Amino acid sequence: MAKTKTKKETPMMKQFNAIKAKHPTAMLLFRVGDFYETFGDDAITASKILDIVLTKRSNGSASETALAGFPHHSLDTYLPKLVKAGQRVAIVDQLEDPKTAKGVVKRGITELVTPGVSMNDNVLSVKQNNYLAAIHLHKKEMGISFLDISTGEFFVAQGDQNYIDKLLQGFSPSEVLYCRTEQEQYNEIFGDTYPTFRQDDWVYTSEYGYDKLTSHFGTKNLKGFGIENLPLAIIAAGAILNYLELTEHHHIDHIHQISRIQEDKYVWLDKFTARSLELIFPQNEGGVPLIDIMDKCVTPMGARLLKKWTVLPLKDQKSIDARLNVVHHFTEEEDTADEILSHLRQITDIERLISKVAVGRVNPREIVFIKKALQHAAPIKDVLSKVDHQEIKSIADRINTCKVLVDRIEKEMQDNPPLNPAQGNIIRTGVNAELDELRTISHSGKDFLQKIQERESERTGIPSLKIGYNKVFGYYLEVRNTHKDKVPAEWIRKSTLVNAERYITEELKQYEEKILNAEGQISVIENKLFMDLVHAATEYISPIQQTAATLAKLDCLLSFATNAIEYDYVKPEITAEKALSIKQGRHPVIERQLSVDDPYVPNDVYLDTEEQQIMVITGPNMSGKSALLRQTALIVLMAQMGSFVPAQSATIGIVDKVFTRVGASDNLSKGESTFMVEMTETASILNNISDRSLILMDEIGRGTSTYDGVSIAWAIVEYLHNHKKARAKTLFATHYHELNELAEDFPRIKNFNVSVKEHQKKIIFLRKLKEGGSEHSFGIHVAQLAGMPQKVVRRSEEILEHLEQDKRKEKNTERIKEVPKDNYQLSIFDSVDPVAKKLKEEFEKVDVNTMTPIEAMLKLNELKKLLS
Ligand SMILES: Nc1ncnc2c1ncn2[C@@H]1O[C@H](COP(=O)(O)OP(=O)(O)OP(=O)(O)O)[C@@H](O)[C@H]1O
Repeated sequence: MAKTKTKKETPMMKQFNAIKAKHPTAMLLFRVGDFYETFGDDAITASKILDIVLTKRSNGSASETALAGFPHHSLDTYLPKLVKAGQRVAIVDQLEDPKTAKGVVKRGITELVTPGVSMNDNVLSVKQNNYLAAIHLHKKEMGISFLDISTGEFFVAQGDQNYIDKLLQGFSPSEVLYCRTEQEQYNEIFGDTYPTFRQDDWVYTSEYGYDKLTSHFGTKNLKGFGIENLPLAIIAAGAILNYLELTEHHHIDHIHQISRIQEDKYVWLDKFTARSLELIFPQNEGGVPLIDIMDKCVTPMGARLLKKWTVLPLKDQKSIDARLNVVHHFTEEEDTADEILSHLRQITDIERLISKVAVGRVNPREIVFIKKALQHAAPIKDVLSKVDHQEIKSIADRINTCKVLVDRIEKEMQDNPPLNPAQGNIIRTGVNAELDELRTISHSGKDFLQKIQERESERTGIPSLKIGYNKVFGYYLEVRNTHKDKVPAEWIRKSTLVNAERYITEELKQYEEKILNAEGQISVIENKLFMDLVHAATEYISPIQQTAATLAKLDCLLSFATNAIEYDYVKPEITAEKALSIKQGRHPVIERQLSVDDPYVPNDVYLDTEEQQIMVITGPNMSGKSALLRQTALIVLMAQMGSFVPAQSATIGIVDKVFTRVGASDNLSKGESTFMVEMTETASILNNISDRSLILMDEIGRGTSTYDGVSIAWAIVEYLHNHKKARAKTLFATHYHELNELAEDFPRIKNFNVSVKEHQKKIIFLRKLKEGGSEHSFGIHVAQLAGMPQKVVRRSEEILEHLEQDKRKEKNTERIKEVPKDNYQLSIFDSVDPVAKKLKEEFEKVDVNTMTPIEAMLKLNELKKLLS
């Protein structure tokens, strides 16, 4: 906090400083009267973020402090801005009525809002979960936990750095917690990607985590959640619960389960793959990710679930088929789908609303939304339960319409209550006799005032007599100056305005008291009835959460069906075989961007482990190689999510891992060159493949010299083909047509090219995949297309001609083929050379998976020194 010129602290500043000392990293929004004030450094930051005036306040004889504030009713506008700017904000409220307080008003933190822990609609994004993550770093294994307090979802996982990194990318948390003593390690691995908060090390112990979890869930152990044997994950989850306490989130009954993210249940997508396939986020500004095409969900919880399905496609054939069969049913029964959708569209975010009930932050209008949502869930359940389809029936069974609660809300709550319970008129007439009676008094009182006004106006002959009300002296009669002389003597003058005067009378005072009393009591009773209702709703947290989850799933499946119909997708056949056959496949995103007159050109792709394991695809720039690679992976992933796919037909032998090395993802800001990134990613692929993996490699080696590039690309293809245990299906797009010669020696490597036609020195992209290799790369044609000056184009043609002649003389590929085949890696180490032996020992110690690129470079340097 900015140093203040402290002479003597006022009691209020003393109170402020005491709270600030407990939460030094949080910005305090300090309630003073009708304002939230910030002081010192907080004020400087707040004024910048919120664009509000920064002043200096001299507190009488006390210190001079920087000050910035805003009216309390603007909290909902300003708070999200602060949180989105990465601030942790502590709301310090007045805990007693200032009128009755003795001395300084008691104040305390009522909520600490941080990027990862927020219930505020303006902070949250409707279609996105807002996860808080906690990581426990522990040598090679790590524990991780994710919580979305706005929905109650709580997950844990445990695994190596790769896995944790991948989960972080998939969940993209708004805030990450870790242990204070692990700061260096954390920074080294994860850098500054996420806003973070460090907690004390005593939080990060298994005993603490275990106790925290068992006491929160009220269970003896954690076996029921299937996480008993995940000590690191338990520590991470305990750290999350600790943080909730720290941020004053004590009502968290909606978090009633925790589940393990089962790594083996989902397709493994390394973090490069999720990124380069643009599943959720585009790689470049203006790009369109897959989710934007797939998401036709009509509810917020559906949209959120679809994101999870997209990053976690399934591996289990039965589960995938279950989803596909429901989608199939809805594509056949469009009327049923439409009827369900018409109700689903009316259903608001009950997943988040019921969480608000749990934390005691639900408003009257939101309670009515819950009712309306459940009322629309009822006909959905009816329609679904009549369908003769096992999976659909079971969806119906899981929808709980919570009729008793719905009836009670319907009976007690007004249809359109205000957001703020203090505004009144939330409870219907007929619910509470006392309330009804008080309302009659209040209303008749108002009628009575009206009558007084009419009567007095007639009696005094003041035509413009008005009855008004203000807080200072209550009800009054207002007389314009022109009629001042007609005012009766018994009226008591209270104030004088420019054009009028205000009076009170004995009679007015009496009625005022009666009305105000009644209104005060009405408010108390309405509030109590509303709180009773909220309390009753807390009994329904679990069934409503289940209903929300089921409706979310239904929404996703309907979204798949809508796309299937609208975009002409087909049902893929999922098999236990290892072959992948896509007939006339299309790229789901690119095809949406093309016009009907110039549609996407579909292509066939076939891969298996026996005949055609590796397709080497050559073709000029811009011909569509990358698109073909990506569409193949996207079709596989969409199928395993349970969606229909853009193809004429698709038979998909379950894929367990998808690896991609597509396009250059420069990471120069982190000091990694394109080539280094490329090699790190490729190394991770080569070390993790299995028989069911799908690998996409696009122009591996282009980041280095041609010789290096061709050699590395060649070696990688050989390696993939000759791998003893895993014949991973591979699409290998390359500019190096030298690689076409691999097919001659390796039986499962086949050459393809994306065809183009040359016409009057220009190329026409046909985008058709054909068997066989290609001769040219047409790079110069593309340069010409891009508007390169003619001089440059002609000169490059000349140089090319020259080089090609040289190349024919040298025949590089002949030379590569002279290198002994197979086990080329071992051949270095098989030598008896002592340096090679030492190198071998060193290499065996290296675990490429856990190395950062920088570490890899340092290691390389070390090894290089060894050689010299
Ligand atoms: N099958 C297709 N039908 C229609 N348009 C396509 C098709 N495939 C690709 N395209 C279009 O061509 C553009 C270039 O495709 P892509 O990036 O796949 O080419 P490439 O061969 O990988 O090029 P480079 O080698 O320069 O990376 C795409 O952005 C897309 O708009």
